[in-house]
Amino acid sequence: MRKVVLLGSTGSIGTQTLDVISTRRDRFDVVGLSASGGNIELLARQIVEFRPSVVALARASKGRELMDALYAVAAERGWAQGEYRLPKLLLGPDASTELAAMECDVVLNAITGAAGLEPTLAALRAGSTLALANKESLVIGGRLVTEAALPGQIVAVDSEHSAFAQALRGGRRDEVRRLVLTASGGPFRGRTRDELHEVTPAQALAHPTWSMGRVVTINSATLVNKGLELLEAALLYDVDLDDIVVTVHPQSIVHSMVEFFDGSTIAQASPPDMRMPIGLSLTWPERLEGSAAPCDWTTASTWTFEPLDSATFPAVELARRAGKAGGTAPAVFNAANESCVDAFCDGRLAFLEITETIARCLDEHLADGHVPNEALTVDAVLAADAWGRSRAAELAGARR
Ligand SMILES: NC(=O)C1=CN([C@@H]2O[C@H](COP(=O)(O)OP(=O)(O)OC[C@H]3O[C@@H](n4cnc5c(N)ncnc54)[C@H](OP(=O)(O)O)[C@@H]3O)[C@@H](O)[C@H]2O)C=CC1
Ligand SMILES: CC(=O)[C@@H](O)[C@H](O)COP(=O)(O)O
Ligand SMILES: [Mn+2]
Repeated sequence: MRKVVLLGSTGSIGTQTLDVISTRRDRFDVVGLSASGGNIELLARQIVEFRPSVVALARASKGRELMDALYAVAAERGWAQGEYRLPKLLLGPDASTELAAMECDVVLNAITGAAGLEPTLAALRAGSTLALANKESLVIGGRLVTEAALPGQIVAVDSEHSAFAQALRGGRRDEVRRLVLTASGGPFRGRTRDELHEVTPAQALAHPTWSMGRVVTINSATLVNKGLELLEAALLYDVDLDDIVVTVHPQSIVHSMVEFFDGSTIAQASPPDMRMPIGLSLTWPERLEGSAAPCDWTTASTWTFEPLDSATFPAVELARRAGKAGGTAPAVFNAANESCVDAFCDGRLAFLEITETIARCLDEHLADGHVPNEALTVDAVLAADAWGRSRAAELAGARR
């Protein structure tokens, strides 16, 4: 039995993780769940179903509502008081960090955004395996995260990085020439900049191949997701940023590839279903039988690959620049983006202004306030995050 703590249980990755676990209850014991408080009823149902001993809720004001929802679900099932044990409840912004430090085998971090940093560090310090969906924590924490991890302690959940891990498994790292990171290209693939001025949040949220949470879906449309994934790959697999290339693969079946120095390339392929990498992350290095369906080789299909149009979608090159600067630059890249995604979804910023605003924040930060890798601390990352967020919001406000 693997004891699992799941952070961000009510989101896209969180619910799919519980789907995987529910088919193999003999293999997993969910000992902790966390959420922000945006979907109390779902969280209550998850608690009743999986019986964690501890639950963390970021918005303390939602604690009472959660207890009421728990009693309601229990009553719906006809349970009398005493027939079930309530979990210990941790409340407040640090609740997920406290939960991540709990004794368990694996912490799956599926929180969205920079809020995942301290839980990531807490899980690593506690010695648990960290199944990492929350790429932002690795990207902004940089060496603070990699140095806190023992070899193999971080297992990728992100589909591309799971693909790299699978292609690199048992391989000789000195034979690797480069990593080939696949991108779907998002809903606006093939458009010119002129055709992107007026696009709406609803259009940006219509991802062609994946159903995901709001932020990562907008990030796929801007290609910021691929920028974050470039930095994630460099940190996870210790590969130089210049040895990672992006190719656009609209079918999202080849999840990424490793090219070796003899001209061979190993690709990992499966239909776009996160339950496969999620299952693998929970049992790594073993595979979890039946996590998801394989490709159907009995029907005709076509896989295509094309170069990324970096002039229209500059986010990957912006991320590469932030990664090369290191230190607090990736934190500003990410924070400015998170702020711009909110502004875009609220109608305060146009689509193309997202990457323009990130670029301006990055330029200003590199000119003044940048903390290099050698001097990086968690406080410096959090300060850069706060600055990036407020500066981007200010710039978004000035544009309207
Ligand atoms: N969705 C996908 O297919 C993929 C996602 N990822 C990555 O996984 C992460 C999660 O993405 P996704 O599941 O799509 O996101 P969602 O927005 O669907 O879910 C986010 C989850 O995090 C919770 N949450 C948000 N803030 C906090 C906080 N401060 N403390 C505790 N919980 C919090 C939310 O709770 P509440 O519901 O209460 O608001 C929710 O449970 C992201 O980093 C994303 O980039 C990577 C690859 C694929
Ligand atoms: C499923 C997953 O891993 C997402 O991060 C995915 O990568 C999004 O797709 P694109 O960013 O390639 O559009
Ligand atoms: Mn991905």
